[in-house]
Amino acid sequence: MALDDPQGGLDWSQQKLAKARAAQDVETQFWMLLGSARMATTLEDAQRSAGYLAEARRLLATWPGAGPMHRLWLGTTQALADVRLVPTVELMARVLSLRREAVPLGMPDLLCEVDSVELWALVDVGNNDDAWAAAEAIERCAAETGYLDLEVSAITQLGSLSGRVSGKVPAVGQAEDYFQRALARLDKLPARFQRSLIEFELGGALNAARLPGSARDHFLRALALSQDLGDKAGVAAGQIRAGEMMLLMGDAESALQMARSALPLMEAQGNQLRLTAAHMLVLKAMTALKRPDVAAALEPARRADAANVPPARRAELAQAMAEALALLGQHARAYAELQRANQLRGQSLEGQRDTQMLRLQARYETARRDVETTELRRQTETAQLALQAREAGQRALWTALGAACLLLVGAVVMVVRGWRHRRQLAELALRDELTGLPNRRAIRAAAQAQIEQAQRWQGPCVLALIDIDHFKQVNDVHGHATGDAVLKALAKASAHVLRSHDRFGRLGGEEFLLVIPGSALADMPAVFDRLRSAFSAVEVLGLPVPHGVRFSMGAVDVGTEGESLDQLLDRADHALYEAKAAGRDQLVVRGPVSAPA
Ligand SMILES: Nc1nc2c(ncn2[C@@H]2O[C@H](COP(=O)(O)OP(=O)(O)OP(=O)(O)O)[C@@H](O)[C@H]2O)c(=O)[nH]1
Repeated sequence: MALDDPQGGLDWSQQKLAKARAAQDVETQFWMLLGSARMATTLEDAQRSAGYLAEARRLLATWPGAGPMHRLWLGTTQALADVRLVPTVELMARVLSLRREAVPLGMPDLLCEVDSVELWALVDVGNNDDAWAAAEAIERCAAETGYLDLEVSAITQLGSLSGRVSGKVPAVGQAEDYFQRALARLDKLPARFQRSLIEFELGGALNAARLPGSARDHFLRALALSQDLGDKAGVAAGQIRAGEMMLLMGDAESALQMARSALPLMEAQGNQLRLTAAHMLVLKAMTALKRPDVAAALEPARRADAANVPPARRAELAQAMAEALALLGQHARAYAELQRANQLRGQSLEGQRDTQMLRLQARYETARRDVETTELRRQTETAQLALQAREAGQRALWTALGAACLLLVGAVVMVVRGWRHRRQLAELALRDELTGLPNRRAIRAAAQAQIEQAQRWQGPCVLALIDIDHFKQVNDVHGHATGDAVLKALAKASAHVLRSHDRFGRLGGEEFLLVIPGSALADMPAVFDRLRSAFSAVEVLGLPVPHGVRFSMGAVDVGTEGESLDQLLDRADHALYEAKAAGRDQLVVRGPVSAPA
C-alpha cells in the first residue's frame, strides 16, 4: 500500500486502530500506530507521525506484553520519522545502537529498515558515497527479506545517486538504467506513489545532466501523479522542482506561480523543509523579475528559516535573501545575509564530517579536501567583501559585491575546469583505451590495496588471471578488429556480473586480472560460470551468434602469508597455465602457499 497510495494506507491503519481500541486489543493498536506513523512519515507529515509515535510509546510503557522486539520497532520507526528533524550525527548514533541490539535477536527485516534510516540520513547530509553503499546493502537485504517497497526505493536512490558518487562520471543513461530496473521490479503493480518518486528522481538526474527542459517535464509528471493521489508533500515537491527548472530556463513568471501554489500547502502541513524551498524559489523568481514587492516576501521567508532545517538548505535560503536585499538596495543587510550563508555552509560541512567519523569509513581524504576547498573559498569571499565594505560606503559596497561575486565565480569556474581537466587526464592515465577497463597500472594498484587490506584484517580475497583461449586464432581468422571486439565483449560481460567492489582490469594483450575482496576460492566456480555465460551472451561484430570464444581462469587465495602481489600473480599464472594445459575453457584454483590447494 505504501508503494501505491500511502494516504489510503494511513486511512486503512486508522480504521483498524479504531477497531482495536474498541476491542482493547493493545498489540494491534501498537502495530497500527507504527504503521500510521510510517505512512505519515512517507507523506512528510511530521506532526501526525509524531502524534502516532507518542501514543505508541505511551501504550508500550503500560503494556505488560511489551518485549524488546516492540521497543526496537518503535525506535526504528521513530528514527525514520526523525530523519531531517534531528542532527544526523545523533541519528547515526541511534542507528548504531539499534543495530547492536537487533543483531543478537536475529531480526533481518528490522535491520534492513534500520539501514534505510541510515540511507535517508546520509542522503540528507549529502554524503553520497556512503549513501550509495547503504542503498546497495538495502537492495540486497530487502530482496532477501521480500521487502519490495524498500528494495524499489533503494534502486531508485541508486539511480538518483549514480551521477553524484565519487569516481563515477554523471551519465543520464546510467541513472535511467536504475530507474528502469525499479520500474521492472514494480512490474504490473499500480504503485502510483513509487512511480511518482521515480519520475521525481529522474527529473533530478536530468537536471544534474544539465537538461532542465526534460527535467521539468518529469517533475511535472511526478506532480500530476501526486495530485492524483492527494499527496500534498509530493505536489509541493513537484511544483518547487518544476519551478526551479522553469527559472533555470528563464521563465521566472511560471516559476513564481509554482512556488506560490506550493507555499500554502506546506504551511498547512507544517512541512518546514519544503516550506523553506518554496520561499527560496519565490525570492529567486521575484529577484529575477526585478520586482520591488519582493520586500513583502522577505519576512515570511525569514520566519520559515527554522533551526531544524539542514544547514545546506538554510544557506541557500540566506543566499536568496541576500540577492533580494541587494535588489532592494539594502546592501548592508545583503552583506550580513551573505555572511550567514557562509557560516551555514561551514556548519553543513562539519555535519558531514561528524557523520563520516561515525561511519568509520576510510574516506577522510576526500572529505578533508572538500572542506579545505570550501573553507578557502569562504575565506576569500568574506575577506574580499569585508575589505570592500570598509573602503567604500554603502553604494560602493554594492559595486564591490558584484565585482567580488563575478571574480569568485570566475575563479571557481577556473578551479573547477582545471580540476575536471586534471581528473580527466588522471582517469585517462589509468584507463585501458580499448576496453575502458582499468589498465595494468590501475588494476595492479587496486590489487595491491586489496591484498594489504585482506592481510591486515585477515579477510578473504581472491585474485584471478583470465586469458582468452586461442585468441591468436581469432585475430588470424577474423581479423584484428574482431579480436578487439572480443576483448571489449569480455569487458562488457564483466560489468554485468561483478559486484561494485570487485575490480576487473586489463593487464595487457588478452590477459585480465580480477580482484574479488570478501570471497573465498570456494566461490570461484560460481564466479567463473557467471562470467562465462555473460561473455558468451555478448554479441561480437564479425563473429557468429553465439560467438563461441572462451577463456581460462587461474585463481589464488590471498591468505595471511604476507605474499607479495608478484608472488600471488606468479601462482595465479601457474594455475592459469594448468587450466590451459587441461584443455582450456576452465577454472583452476590454488589455495594459500601453506595449505594444499
Ligand atoms: N586484436 C588484438 N589482438 C591482440 C591485442 N593484444 C595482443 N593481441 C594478440 O593476442 C594474441 C595472443 O596469442 P597467444 O599468446 O599466442 O595465445 P592464444 O592464441 O590466446 O592461445 P592460448 O592463450 O594458449 O589459448 C597475439 O596474436 C597478439 O597479437 C589487442 O589489443 N588486440
